[in-house]
Amino acid sequence: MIDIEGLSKKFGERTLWHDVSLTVGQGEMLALIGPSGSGKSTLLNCLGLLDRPNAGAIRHEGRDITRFSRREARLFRRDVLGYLFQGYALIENATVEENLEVAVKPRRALRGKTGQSLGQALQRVGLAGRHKETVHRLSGGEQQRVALARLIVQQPTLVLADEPTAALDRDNTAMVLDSLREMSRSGCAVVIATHDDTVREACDNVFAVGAPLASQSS
Ligand SMILES: Nc1ncnc2c1ncn2[C@@H]1O[C@H](COP(=O)(O)OP(=O)(O)OP(=O)(O)O)[C@@H](O)[C@H]1O
Repeated sequence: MIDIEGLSKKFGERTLWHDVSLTVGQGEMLALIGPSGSGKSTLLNCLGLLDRPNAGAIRHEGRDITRFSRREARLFRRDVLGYLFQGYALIENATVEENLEVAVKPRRALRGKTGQSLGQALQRVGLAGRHKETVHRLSGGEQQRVALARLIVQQPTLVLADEPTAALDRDNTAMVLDSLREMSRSGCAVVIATHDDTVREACDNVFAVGAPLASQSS
């Protein structure tokens, strides 16, 4: 699904990581681990086309996404990617339902079947019947559940998650991991930058960012 080949990233004179090669398969959950500042988020940002590597390729279905035109990048973000962040990245003064609708609208393939799937997604994350509530009134754990429901309705095939459980209790962490696993079972590749041992243990593979390749386990 995603083949990273010889990827390197520098900020100024500082090399963050060098010659990173790894594969994330369809249905695989991969944990990116490493000390603070080792470049986990930067690697996710390169995968999500929010940053560019200095060398190397990131192949998706055989095409190097780092060389995408602006239009190709927009379509890749719209049709392939889904994000989950520690800070939820929701529209706080909109309702739960509005947050989900905004996410679904640009995805042409999903139009027309939003009504049912929004309700199903909210039920899946334990927020059935909460669609008219304003996001900023929800707890942090509930907001992350809305972000999860948003992912579920978007139906991405590659999920990039940056510390998605950092601010969550055990139950909400379990909800996040269960939902991501369900998405991976339906064929989605999931890459998670994390310091959380529970998340690492729930993943199929672990890649230590900034460390020698020997530390990649499978
Ligand atoms: N745009 C940028 N310009 C210069 N330096 C940057 C930029 N973005 C990130 N960095 C630096 O790159 C390093 C890696 O940052 P990154 O956020 O990727 O690390 P991380 O492993 O995700 O850290 P943490 O676990 O603390 O979230 C940091 O030292 C950061 O300051």
